[in-house]
Amino acid sequence: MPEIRVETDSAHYSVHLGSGLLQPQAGASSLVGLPAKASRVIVVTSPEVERFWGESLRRALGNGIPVNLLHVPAGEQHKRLSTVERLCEELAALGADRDTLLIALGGGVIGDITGFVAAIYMRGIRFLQVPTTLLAQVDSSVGGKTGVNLAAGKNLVGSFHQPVAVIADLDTLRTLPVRELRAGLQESVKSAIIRDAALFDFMEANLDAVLAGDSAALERVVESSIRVKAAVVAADEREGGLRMILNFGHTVGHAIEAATEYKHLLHGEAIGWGMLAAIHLGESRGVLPAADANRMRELIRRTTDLPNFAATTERLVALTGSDKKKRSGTLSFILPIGIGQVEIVNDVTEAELSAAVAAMLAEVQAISRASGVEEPAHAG
Ligand SMILES: NC(=O)c1ccc[n+]([C@@H]2O[C@H](COP(=O)([O-])OP(=O)(O)OC[C@H]3O[C@@H](n4cnc5c(N)ncnc54)[C@H](O)[C@@H]3O)[C@@H](O)[C@H]2O)c1
Ligand SMILES: O=C(O)C(=O)C[C@@H](O)[C@H](O)[C@H](O)COP(=O)(O)O
Ligand SMILES: [Zn+2]
Repeated sequence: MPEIRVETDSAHYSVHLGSGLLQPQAGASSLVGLPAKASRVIVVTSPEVERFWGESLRRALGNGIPVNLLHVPAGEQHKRLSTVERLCEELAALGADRDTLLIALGGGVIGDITGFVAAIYMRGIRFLQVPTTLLAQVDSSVGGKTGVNLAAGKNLVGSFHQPVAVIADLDTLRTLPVRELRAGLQESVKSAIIRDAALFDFMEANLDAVLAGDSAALERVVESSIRVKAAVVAADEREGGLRMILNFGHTVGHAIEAATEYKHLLHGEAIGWGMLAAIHLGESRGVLPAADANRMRELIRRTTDLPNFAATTERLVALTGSDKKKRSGTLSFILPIGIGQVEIVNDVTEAELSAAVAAMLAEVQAISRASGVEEPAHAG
């Protein structure tokens, strides 16, 4: 079973990856990765994840520790401050104290919300990540970014707060809808493009096996993606520089999510579109060879049938203005320059960004026409 160490300035912890991690071990009363001094556990999850995996987690936790469960309904629209306030009130009502351990059982939405609650409740308590989506296993459960959205944009309120451990059980992916699996894989495509050419080659050659749920192929992709994330976060926990590369595809991707009110596209799908825009920008600047750009496009398109949406270039460009990577009026942008390599630039002009977004929107429209849809499914 791979154990990947994450060593940041503020914390050191392990990501336990494998199958059967949520199965109760014979004679054992605790979960791998569970800190010894947890007097009480409160699990935050969604009703559907609880239905599939709640009982497994309870049994793996054993009888020795009191366990309570708090619910957050599924969906990005619940990743907001009102949910955080409600959860904090519920923790207080349950008498949670500084020795209480929160467990995030679910996808990135549950992980981001629970991590933020853990960061602020009583000025900070411990939390454990048990990611049950591919996206959460390859990306969001590692690295300590926690937070919620504002109407003005994605993840605009949050905190860096590292988990005590991550338990990524590949078995949980068996109940995940295929659309979610494909969308989550876009974050692995991102990891491959930014820093791991061998992972890119592997995904190109083995994508069908990965999508079919082949466990060896899936484990290879998940492990490599986690290693990319762990290495970047170890070098730059609070995003002073290098960590920005994990945002490849996100500047435009986040704008798409905001323009479609977080409802129509999954995060990974929006990032797929955002990566296509960034690839266009890299190519039109002459820093990304056409052959590499074409391989990247092909892998992104094979990974997910990216859903169409309606938004104008002007609206998307305006929405990138509220991105956190904009400082003193300058927007940092992650440009691909080859398979496994990106550069951070801060001189992208509005005209260049508009051209890249317009090129991407032309593709959105082409997909709409090809699928016989007169109007894209959402007007944002
Ligand atoms: N903190 C970070 O570093 C980071 C990184 C990437 C993404 N994110 C955030 O993660 C979120 C997206 O996460 P996501 O893609 O996991 O989506 P999600 O959390 O919304 O989960 C997707 C859906 O799958 C369901 N689900 C979860 N596990 C399941 C399982 N095993 N079986 C059946 N259904 C299951 C959920 O209930 C939900 O309906 C976004 O908010 C994004 O901003 C954060
Ligand atoms: O961990 C990071 O750093 C990332 O950028 C990972 C992204 O996949 C993730 O979507 C993250 O939440 C985006 O961060 P943000 O700071 O742009 O909100
Ligand atoms: Zn992301």
